[in-house]
Amino acid sequence: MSLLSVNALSHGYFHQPPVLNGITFTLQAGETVALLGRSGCGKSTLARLLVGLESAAAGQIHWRGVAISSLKKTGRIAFHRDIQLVFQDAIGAVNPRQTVYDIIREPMRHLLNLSRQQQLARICQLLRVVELDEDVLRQRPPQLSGGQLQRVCLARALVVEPKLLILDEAVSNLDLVLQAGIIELLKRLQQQFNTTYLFITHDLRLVERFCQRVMVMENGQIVETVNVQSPLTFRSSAGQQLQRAVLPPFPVRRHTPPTEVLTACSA
Ligand SMILES: Nc1ncnc2c1ncn2[C@@H]1O[C@H](COP(=O)(O)OP(=O)(O)OP(=O)(O)O)[C@@H](O)[C@H]1O
Ligand code: NI
Repeated sequence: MSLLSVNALSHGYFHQPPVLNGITFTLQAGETVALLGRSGCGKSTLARLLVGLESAAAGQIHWRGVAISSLKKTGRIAFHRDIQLVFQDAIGAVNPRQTVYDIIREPMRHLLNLSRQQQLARICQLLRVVELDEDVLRQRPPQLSGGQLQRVCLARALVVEPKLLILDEAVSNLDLVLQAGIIELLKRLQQQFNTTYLFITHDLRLVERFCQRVMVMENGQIVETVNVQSPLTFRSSAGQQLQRAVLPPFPVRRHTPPTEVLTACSA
């Protein structure tokens, strides 16, 4: 049985044309799958539907074979613990008046039965992992840099040990050293807990490094799913367009002065 199965999901906003139009895919436990698509194609909307923040206009989402629309109280708590989303917009995803301690602790309070001491131990362990100092626990979001806040959100999502973690552009704001560190951490967690990742990104370099499968979205549908190999090859025009847009590496320049300089020197 698939961990997550999405069937003919459609959704729109007000009187606009549908943003999602018959999305169908499955995720298996322990997979890392990338979701690619042009800006505005509906990736974040899909992410919000998957975690149950919005209800789809049509279609079904099954979590371990059970329709999420049919979950009762305890099933719903387990579902919210098991699927976590790191939002694209970190500032909009936190309460600016809460301390970092309260922000990271919040999901544990609702979803896990741990003592305060156990909660603090988990929080401190995760702070080390995302390379944040314990001093940040007393600070509030406006006092943090964008990258620090993104790591707070990552810690908040990981603190309940989710089975599926949806990362919506969740590392794009981090410097490359931190990015690499977080990717290594996510891979370690995957080995230990068989965690599944849905990785929403525009960064094909990270996709090659981190993901096993890629889904390409266009016009509200998944138009192509490919296994990651080097180099990534797409059949769909949407996939090829994204790939063509990747800048080639800088050419290595030899430091030969222009001919006119050489001529001037030898004169
Ligand atoms: N709350 C909302 N109300 C109205 N329209 C919305 C809302 N959220 C998203 N949209 C619209 O839905 C479409 C898809 O937006 P979405 O944020 O899902 O795209 P995306 O693929 O995540 O884009 P990006 O790569 O830029 O993050 C856009 O046209 C957007 O304007
Ligand atoms: Ni988005």
